[in-house]
Amino acid sequence: MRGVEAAAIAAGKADGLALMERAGRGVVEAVRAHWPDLAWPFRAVVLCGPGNNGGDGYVIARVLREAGCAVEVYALAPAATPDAAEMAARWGGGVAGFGALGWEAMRATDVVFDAVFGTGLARDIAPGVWGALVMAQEAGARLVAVDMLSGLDADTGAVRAAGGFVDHPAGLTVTFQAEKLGHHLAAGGELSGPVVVVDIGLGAELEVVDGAVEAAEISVERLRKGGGHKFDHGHALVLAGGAGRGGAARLAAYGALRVGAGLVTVGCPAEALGENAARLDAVMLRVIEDGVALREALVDRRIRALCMGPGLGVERAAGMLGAVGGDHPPYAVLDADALTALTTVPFPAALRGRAVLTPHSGEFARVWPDLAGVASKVEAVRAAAARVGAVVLLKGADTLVAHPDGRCVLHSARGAMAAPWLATAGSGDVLAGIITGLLARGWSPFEAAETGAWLHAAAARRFGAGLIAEDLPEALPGVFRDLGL
Ligand SMILES: NC(=O)C1=CN([C@@H]2O[C@H](COP(=O)(O)OP(=O)(O)OC[C@H]3O[C@@H](n4cnc5c(N)ncnc54)[C@H](OP(=O)(O)O)[C@@H]3O)[C@@H](O)[C@H]2O)[C@@H](O)CC1
Ligand SMILES: Nc1ncnc2c1ncn2[C@@H]1O[C@H](COP(=O)(O)OP(=O)(O)O)[C@@H](O)[C@H]1O
Ligand SMILES: [K+]
Repeated sequence: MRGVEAAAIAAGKADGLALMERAGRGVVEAVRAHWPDLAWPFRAVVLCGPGNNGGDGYVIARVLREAGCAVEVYALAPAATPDAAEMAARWGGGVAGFGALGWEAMRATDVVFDAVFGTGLARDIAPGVWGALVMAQEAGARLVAVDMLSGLDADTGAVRAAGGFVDHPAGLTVTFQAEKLGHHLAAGGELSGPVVVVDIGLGAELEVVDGAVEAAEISVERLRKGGGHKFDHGHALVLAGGAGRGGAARLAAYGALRVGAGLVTVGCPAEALGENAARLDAVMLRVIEDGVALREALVDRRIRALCMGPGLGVERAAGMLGAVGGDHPPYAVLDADALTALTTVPFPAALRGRAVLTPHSGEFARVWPDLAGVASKVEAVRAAAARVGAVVLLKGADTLVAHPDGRCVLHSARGAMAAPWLATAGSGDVLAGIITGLLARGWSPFEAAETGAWLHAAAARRFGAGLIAEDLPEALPGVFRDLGL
């Protein structure tokens, strides 16, 4: 984003002051639109930092004053950029230091604007900064974060604050031109509150940012089932564990079938045959005792995709991983126990370029302990994908999908896209199945993972409160109807 702004300014498409004026005015307009119940004029406190985020704050103060609001400005430090200094001069009103901030002023105010730090946050903020934000919230004021809540890293969403930070989300974050990753990832996803984007006229320049992470999308046309025989839509094999452990694999199998795979087979040991037979109808069943049997099964080239992990058992998963290979390896999803097995057996070379690994954060840390501590979730998941040479989907409310070539998409289940009922046992198994089903249908691993994450959350939202994992495959037809399929 900073690159976009700089490029736009260098190209003469915008000057910094004009952008800042639009940004500050946009924040005030967003507040008006977001809180129709807020009586105007109101009492405002504007907290300004030394950089251009503070510059936005001085614009906000001036625009509010013009609207008749009573405005108090507090500056952490004097304006240190030419644009911010110019906007401070145009404000021209009183400016107090942060030392003068107190409960009395906070309790007497309706809205507090946090324009301390934005994309230029460079190190941990001092307790006096986040303390002012906490004070605003505890005093009952509406807290508006300008661009980013100060103390949140715009790229990673990590908190950069010494000694503590706010516990509650901002009432509103108003950002410019495009949402930042930091609004979705890590703590930023929890603490940004509703995020409103203001167009400040940088337009298509966004497309050119290097290394950008795009929002996950789906292709409706691609989801449509054309004509053809069931075998034209692929055969998925879901490997299951021993007796009493088949639930996870059955959930995955129904996910694969509902997303349109032509045939789905559960492969289990003989001891679990009866149990699975009693619970499966449209899904077929066969005995696959061990790795040798899996290799034999894979001679049938119509089996295009494998789901390995849900309920499989770590030891059995390790044996199965060792058996995948040959001249025509299948595509595969590695989840749950298959991921844990990767701590003892190597990732099969035959699955390079053909697999999707779907860890949650705990499994990610188990497989790649050295990457788990990397502050940027994007960098961590990209590095993991590059190491295995396969797609890695890191689950969570902020799901990231990375390709070994560096491509990365974010599926954020925040705000209007929230899907909190997905936090339920077995929902990850269904996701693994959905992705397996798409692989069976001939989708590339990256596309299958991106679309799988999208459909999974859409199914949860469509079902709504009370969702359990069994409901997810059942909710897919409704999602498809909504998409016009
Ligand atoms: N034309 C444009 O470009 C537009 C930009 N816009 C706005 O500009 C914002 C970006 O502005 P920015 O680049 O000036 O960075 P910003 O967030 O104000 O902070 C930098 C200052 O803070 C300081 N500092 C950093 N961390 C610190 C810490 N922990 N504790 C203490 N100090 C710390 C840092 O000091 P330094 O590291 O240099 O010592 C520097 O002085 C962006 O978010 C958007 O709101 C919009 O108006 C649209 C047009
Ligand atoms: N709060 C949340 N909002 C949106 N999605 C979530 C949330 N919590 C979990 N999920 C999703 O639910 C699934 C849970 O998978 P996982 O952790 O593997 O659970 P399980 O092993 O029980 O199936 C993942 O796809 C994850 O992205
Ligand atoms: K801010």
